[in-house]
Amino acid sequence: MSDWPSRFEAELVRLGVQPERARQLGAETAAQAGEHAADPDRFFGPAHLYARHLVTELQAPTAAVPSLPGPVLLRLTGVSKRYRRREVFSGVDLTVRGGEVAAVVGANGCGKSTLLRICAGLTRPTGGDVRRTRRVGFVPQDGGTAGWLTAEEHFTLFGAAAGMAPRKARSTGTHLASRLAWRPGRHQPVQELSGGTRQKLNLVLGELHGPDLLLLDEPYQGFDQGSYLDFWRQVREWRDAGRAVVVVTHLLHELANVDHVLDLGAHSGGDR
Ligand SMILES: Nc1ncnc2c1ncn2[C@@H]1O[C@H](COP(=O)(O)OP(=O)(O)OP(=O)(O)O)[C@@H](O)[C@H]1O
Repeated sequence: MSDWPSRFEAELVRLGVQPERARQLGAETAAQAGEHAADPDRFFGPAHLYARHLVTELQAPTAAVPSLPGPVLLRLTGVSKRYRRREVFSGVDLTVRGGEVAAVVGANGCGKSTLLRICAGLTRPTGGDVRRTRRVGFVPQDGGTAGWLTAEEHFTLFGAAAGMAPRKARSTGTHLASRLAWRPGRHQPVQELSGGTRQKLNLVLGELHGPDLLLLDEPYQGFDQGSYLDFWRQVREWRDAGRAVVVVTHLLHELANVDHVLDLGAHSGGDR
């Protein structure tokens, strides 16, 4: 058994993090590596370097948030969802403006993906009211990609659906991919990509048409440490550019980087 977690926590404490908070971060980090069945050393890199990175991230100023509130791009009022007789959640309120990031958290089965689909207009709520901007980008947990097509063909196809010319769609897709440190191979079908790289494709496809509101369902699954950091840097850039982001996440240490936290567990009975 690796002593990565104890070295990680010890370094956090040495850097001034309260022991209890260090233990909490250690547990979250171990859970994240466990979800990917990965050795933390390989997944996060050396314990002391990851601890230093995390402390820098947690101390990063959030002053880049615009001082004037942006327009409301998503508003949920009293939203509820029932599947047959089973109520998944009820009484959910959420307002997200341009320049804000909201995180949706809660236990497995409390309805996070369902809520995100409601935000995207793909699932009808049982009750309540949903208002959203017209330009929405949705990145589901299991992306809707076609294994036999290349990434470029996806850019063209998804771009066409959004009214983009093929060349513009390809150049935009390639540019967005480079921001996630990914250079799509021209002839490689998507089924040959790794899980993490397929997830990068899903992110790029969600952003291709320049949406004002991005809805992301645990979009970093399978990302390595560098890609994961690139992702959160990207979220901050979207926010600073005045976009609104709603992200489903299990990673509680990222909540310092968001403007709203919606704990869906408080509105739901969970899986029973
Ligand atoms: N189409 C459907 N028909 C019936 N029940 C559904 C449907 N979709 C989801 N559910 C149920 O609704 C509940 C919430 O599911 P959902 O996937 O939204 O939860 P979640 O919080 O995203 O879970 P996880 O954290 O495991 O991803 C679950 O009990 C699920 O079985």
